[in-house]
Amino acid sequence: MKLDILLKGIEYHLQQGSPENCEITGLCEDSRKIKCGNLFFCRTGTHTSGKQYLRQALSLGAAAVICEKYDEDSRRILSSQKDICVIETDVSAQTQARLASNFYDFSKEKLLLIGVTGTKGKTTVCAMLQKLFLNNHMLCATVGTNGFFLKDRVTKSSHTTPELFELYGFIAEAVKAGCTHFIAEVSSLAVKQGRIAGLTFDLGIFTNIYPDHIGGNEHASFLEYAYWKKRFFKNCKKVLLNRDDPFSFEIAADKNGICSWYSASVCADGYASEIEKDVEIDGLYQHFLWHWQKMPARSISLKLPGLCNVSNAAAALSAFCLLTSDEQYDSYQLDFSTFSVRGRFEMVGHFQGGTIMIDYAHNEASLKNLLESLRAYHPNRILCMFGCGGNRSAVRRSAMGRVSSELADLTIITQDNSRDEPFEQILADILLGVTGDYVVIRDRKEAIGYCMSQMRPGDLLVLVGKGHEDTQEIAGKVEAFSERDIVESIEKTKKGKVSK
Ligand SMILES: CC(=O)N[C@H]1[C@@H](OP(=O)(O)OP(=O)(O)OC[C@H]2O[C@@H](n3ccc(=O)[nH]c3=O)[C@H](O)[C@@H]2O)O[C@H](CO)[C@@H](O)[C@@H]1O[C@H](C)C(=O)N[C@@H](C)C(=O)N[C@H](CCC(=O)O)C(=O)O
Ligand SMILES: Nc1ncnc2c1ncn2[C@@H]1O[C@H](COP(=O)(O)OP(=O)(O)OP(=O)(O)O)[C@@H](O)[C@H]1O
Ligand SMILES: N[C@H](CCC[C@H](N)C(=O)O)C(=O)O
Repeated sequence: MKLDILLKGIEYHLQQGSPENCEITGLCEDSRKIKCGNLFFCRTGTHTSGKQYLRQALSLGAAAVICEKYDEDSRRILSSQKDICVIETDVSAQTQARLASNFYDFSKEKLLLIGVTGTKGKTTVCAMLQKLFLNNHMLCATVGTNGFFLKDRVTKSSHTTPELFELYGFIAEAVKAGCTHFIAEVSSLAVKQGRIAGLTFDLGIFTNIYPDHIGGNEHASFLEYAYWKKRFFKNCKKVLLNRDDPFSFEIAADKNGICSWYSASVCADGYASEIEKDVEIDGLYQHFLWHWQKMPARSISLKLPGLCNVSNAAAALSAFCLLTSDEQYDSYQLDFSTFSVRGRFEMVGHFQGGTIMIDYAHNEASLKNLLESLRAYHPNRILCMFGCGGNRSAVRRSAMGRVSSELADLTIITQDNSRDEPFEQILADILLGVTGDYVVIRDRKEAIGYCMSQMRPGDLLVLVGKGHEDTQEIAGKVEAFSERDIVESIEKTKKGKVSK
């Protein structure tokens, strides 16, 4: 697309170049990711400004630059390259959204856009809802913490909610592939930073809210966190709320009550009743009766433990029912008996008569839910291995230490992604909450080996905090790290020893 067309609806000063002759191949706000012919959008953030990286953007082939205040330093770098277009304008999220909607024009397409927000359950609800659409022959893509899922392809995304250009790009790809539905995880930080600017969601789903993402470079307070969660629903035509979380009523008050409700415990538009637990060799199951408005009740099997996952299923089922036809309700396949999400309550093996699970709990609420859900199946012992991320809310740490002490039989503390913080600091914060028996093994791989060696028949070992992640970041270095592979290789070594 030519730059002058791309700039439609934006007020700007042309500093150099001719937009009508400048072909733009893509939009990018990160100098490290520029491809030949891209427009480089120089945003100023909390750490740095895109303008610091003009040389890198040019060396990678940027064809045009958008910035605010075209200063002397920028002029020195750009004026020697006369073929590069330089546009001076307001570099707000609104300008970014305008550029993205001009570039990826999907406004007239019949795509239903669904957003899921809440402290916990976003990834699980998105995956469940996508499964419902796909099982009923409606092509649907999702984007969130585990990546962008379209047909058989998974692409990594920068964040839970990607940067604005990346998000618009994913939606455009989904439209091109013929999707009728697109589901996005929407984090409070994404709303605050304007990553969803310019998008109207046909349905917004709320899961729950707990204190999280407070401190570090995230939110200043719980009030601020809650404000941005609620703010998301202003961009939604319809709203689906969790009857079991009181914060839903605050959202409803703002929406003048035009909302639908789901629950895992009480009567609502969509709700679960008669929940029963069931242990099979291949997993922990729950069966429940599903009620949707005046429709006849349906039996649902769910291959996940915990009331929180019944709540996640109720959210996904309600969203599906809201967006599809009542006439066809009886013929829809509503089934989660073969459902799993990578790194969420995921069973990854059996060892010495016990079971190993990987989960992504990384705050108090999710760890509590996880351990209580597992306790309900009466394992012999629960061994809980976890660490906490660096450069993230420190409040999480002692709280996770406390919860693990209260609900597990043995706590093994190790490293998560320490990022730029020393492990000793993170450990000291965790230990403030620890009251029961614990072991500290700094190296996560070694810690997994230790945990497995301690397993007895009927034990449940949970490796907590890294879920689907396949890398570990320590002191600026990101290295490949797969808990699944480590577990598998220890299992193989043990089998080898036994057969010798
Ligand atoms: C607090 C936060 O979310 N910060 C994000 C934000 O940072 P920022 O606005 O301060 O930007 P900055 O780092 O100063 O950079 C300014 C500009 O310079 C550009 N730049 C920067 C460096 C460079 O070499 N070249 C370059 O062009 C950047 O792309 C950016 O456009 O914009 C940056 C660029 O997009 C993000 O990398 C950064 O995410 C940081 C790394 C992060 O950790 N974010 C987490 C906390 C996050 O977003 N989490 C949420 C919540 C998840 C959940 O609910 O669990 C998520 O949605 O993932
Ligand atoms: N509804 C829920 N309520 C509380 N905890 C939950 C719920 N659903 C999942 N969990 C726990 O939280 C972890 C993360 O779940 P999930 O990835 O679905 O949530 P999320 O909102 O996407 O999380 P994040 O924002 O951290 O990526 C799970 O591994 C599980 O331990
Ligand atoms: N979305 C969460 C993921 C945390 C996962 C944990 N493994 C860590 O690195 O802290 C965050 O960015 O806070």
